[in-house]
Amino acid sequence: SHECYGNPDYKWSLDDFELGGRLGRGKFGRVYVARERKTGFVVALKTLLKREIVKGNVERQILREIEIQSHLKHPNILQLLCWFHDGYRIYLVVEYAGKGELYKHLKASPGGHFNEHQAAKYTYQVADAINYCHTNQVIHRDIKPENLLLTFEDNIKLADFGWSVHSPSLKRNTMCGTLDYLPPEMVENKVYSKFVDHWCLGVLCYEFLVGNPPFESKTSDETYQKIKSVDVMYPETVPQGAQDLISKLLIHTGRKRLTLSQVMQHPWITANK
Ligand SMILES: CC(C)NC(=O)[C@H]1CCC[C@H]1Nc1nc(Nc2ccc(C(=O)N(C)C3CCN(C)CC3)cc2)ncc1C(F)(F)F
Repeated sequence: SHECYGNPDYKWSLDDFELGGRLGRGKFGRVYVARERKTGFVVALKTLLKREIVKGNVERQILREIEIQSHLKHPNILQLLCWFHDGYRIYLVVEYAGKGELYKHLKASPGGHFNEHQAAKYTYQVADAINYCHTNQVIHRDIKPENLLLTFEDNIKLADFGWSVHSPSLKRNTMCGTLDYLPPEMVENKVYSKFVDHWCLGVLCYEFLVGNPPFESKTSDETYQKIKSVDVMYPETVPQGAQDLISKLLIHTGRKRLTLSQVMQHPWITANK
């Protein structure tokens, strides 16, 4: 829908925005900060080159991302405000996250990992966002630090629904990027469900506290092996309470993993968020 700020019929275009600096590169094009001329509202403008989309044969994926993200409204999910296109590009008008990419903050933190309060707060907010997605029959499937942004107020925004699908799903995709977050059921190419996101939340919480994911290895075969045998080692920087939470998410059988409400109510989370 082209709906922006509630007026479904208005035809948005680039002329409605004053373009600012580049925020970086998205998957299919550049991302700019921009200001809507009438309201002065600051947004992020994701530009997608049509040529690249056609070449990558990802039209359906882009339209699914637009469809999914335009219907999700949650404080920890980056909201798609509206979209429009011209001859060359599709433009997505998205919320601007003032502090940018979470993984950069993770790498820049002392020791390369977050403190207990940050780790618990961010884990809680991601669990809340995933829980909302699942309630709306959406599996995100690509929860990792690179897909999280931080607002000026230090709150999480879950972004990039390019890999999300309606559950349950057997979608076989050549997964690009890291294998570190793949759950066993995806490594073994089995039918999987929303519980894949529970697994990823465990991997994410571990990486928040340690600075790298639990199954990271020199070769992808080694990573696969560690994932399939759930071979996790907890350094002493991982407090006991967090170990308890993570070990109840990194469980081979999906339905045995903690529910998202149990994560949000876990003693370590409530004591530290
Ligand atoms: C989750 C997804 C996979 N990731 C992305 O989409 C990435 C791809 C490109 C940027 C980001 N996308 C977004 N980024 C922001 N905010 C933002 C980003 C970067 C900085 C920052 O550190 N600089 C500008 C620095 C400032 C200093 N200079 C030197 C370097 C950049 C500050 C704020 N809001 C919304 C978006 C969104 F998502 F809507 F597009």
